[in-house]
Amino acid sequence: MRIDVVSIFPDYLAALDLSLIGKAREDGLLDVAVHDLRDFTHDRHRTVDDTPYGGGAGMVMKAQPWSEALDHVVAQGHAAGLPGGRPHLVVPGPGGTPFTQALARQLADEPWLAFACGRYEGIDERVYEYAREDLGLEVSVISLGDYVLNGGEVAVLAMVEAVGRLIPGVIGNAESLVEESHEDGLLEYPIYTKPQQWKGREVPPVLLSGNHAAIAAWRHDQRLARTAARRPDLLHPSHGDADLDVRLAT
Ligand SMILES: Oc1ccccc1-c1ccno1
Repeated sequence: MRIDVVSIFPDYLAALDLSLIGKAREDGLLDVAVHDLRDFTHDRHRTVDDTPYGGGAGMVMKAQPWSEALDHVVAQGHAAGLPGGRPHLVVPGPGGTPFTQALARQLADEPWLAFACGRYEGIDERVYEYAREDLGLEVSVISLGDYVLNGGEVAVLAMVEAVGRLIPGVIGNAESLVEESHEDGLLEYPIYTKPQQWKGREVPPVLLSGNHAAIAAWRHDQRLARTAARRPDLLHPSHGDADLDVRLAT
């Protein structure tokens, strides 16, 4: 997968050089390019914003730098021989489609994503029109949640990690992806490691029993109870009897 990110704070995305995503880049599983929006300005102050038409507080990101940055992203992709030659443009924003594990899985199936990190009050609406109509890009505004950030960079870091880890080979043990929270609609079960007793607290005996069927049943019950306690909205009849003592859940 190829990922392009355009931002006025490219150093914010330095975290994509680290940990699992950094290793995936070294292994050739991910190709990430970060672009500084200011490199596509032509004035001495490298201006990327201006006042909003119609008045109102704050500043709006100008269309021209964005259009030239997107042109550059697409041209570089063509040069790199990316399949289809067009990225799916993802613009993080508080008014977007909620980002979920299901959406992360959809995005992980795509060959090329481009992320536009908005700042200030946002990006001139004509940039979205230009991307769709002139560049022929699919454009999606996606929200991390119902809260407001100062810009899209934090959201992109979260989205790239959530999507990148789903790419085959990025997570060494693919089995660990199976019973994670939200992967099948339930929250994860409680986990323990050595020592067996810690500050007078014991590991649940079933986990020491070696009875794999009993352990699996206990873990499923714990997932149901936790989901019922913390996220009843996620429960579905297919999940089985969630009418458990939610005191099981912590
Ligand atoms: O609040 C924002 C401002 C800029 C870019 C993204 C966001 C946001 C908020 C929630 N998800 O994305």
